[in-house]
Amino acid sequence: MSELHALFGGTFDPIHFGHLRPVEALAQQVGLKRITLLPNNVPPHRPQPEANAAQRVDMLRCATETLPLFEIDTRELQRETPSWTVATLETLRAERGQQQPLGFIIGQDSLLTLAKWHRWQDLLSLCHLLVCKRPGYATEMDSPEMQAWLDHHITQDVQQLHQRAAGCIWLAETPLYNISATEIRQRRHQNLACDDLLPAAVIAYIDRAGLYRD
Ligand SMILES: Nc1ncnc2c1ncn2[C@@H]1O[C@H](COP(=O)(O)OP(=O)(O)OP(=O)(O)O)[C@@H](O)[C@H]1O
Ligand SMILES: O=C(O)c1ccc[n+]([C@@H]2O[C@H](COP(=O)([O-])O)[C@@H](O)[C@H]2O)c1
Repeated sequence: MSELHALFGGTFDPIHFGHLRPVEALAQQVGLKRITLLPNNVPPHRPQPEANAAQRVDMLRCATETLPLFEIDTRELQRETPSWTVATLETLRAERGQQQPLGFIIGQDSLLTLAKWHRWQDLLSLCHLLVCKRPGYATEMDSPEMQAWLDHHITQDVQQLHQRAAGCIWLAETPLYNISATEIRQRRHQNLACDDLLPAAVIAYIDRAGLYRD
């Protein structure tokens, strides 16, 4: 059996410590050797990003150039259509085969909205869901049906993530970071410092590119 490969999709407008630190802790817990960052092109269900796709990728590079855990996959940027996760996972499955364990990393806020995702019921046939804690969001699903679905798929056995190709949900014990890209964009627009919120190399890039300014 090949080793579990994890993907972390996001708008990353910009990437910040609320993305990096929890998934680094998740990698330790679950035994991930590699995390593939998947920047989206046309994010579903949200306002479009302020930084363009090339700038968001540049910021991912700045954030991860000294972190061998991470690599970047730009496949969603090659498509003009909304970046449906299920479609991306289907392309990865076709490349990697049916036996490869795949994990898709999300934060708790994304888990809560999962029932609105395109073909969400197909997701667990393609991957495991690896969920990071996020402060300020409910820990219970908002309907009994979704809670039952979650309870049915949760595993407490980390080996299942490595032995099965897909189908499990892992609620990771990750540190809480009360950081959002929205807050960072707003602070930048108000000329407020963001030093503890994202890597210095990303802040330097934002300064050079003149991003998040009025
Ligand atoms: N502080 C955080 N803690 C845990 N998970 C997070 C955190 N911030 C983002 N995530 C997760 O990372 C993924 C990508 O998030 P995204 O790029 O939309 O960042 P964001 O900070 O939520 O952005 P925005 O404020 O623009 O909506 C999502 O699955 C989200 O749940
Ligand atoms: O496929 C969907 O319908 C879908 C709906 C919302 C979010 N996603 C994906 O979830 C990831 C986190 O999304 P976001 O909007 O929080 O950056 C990112 O990879 C999105 O493409 C996917």
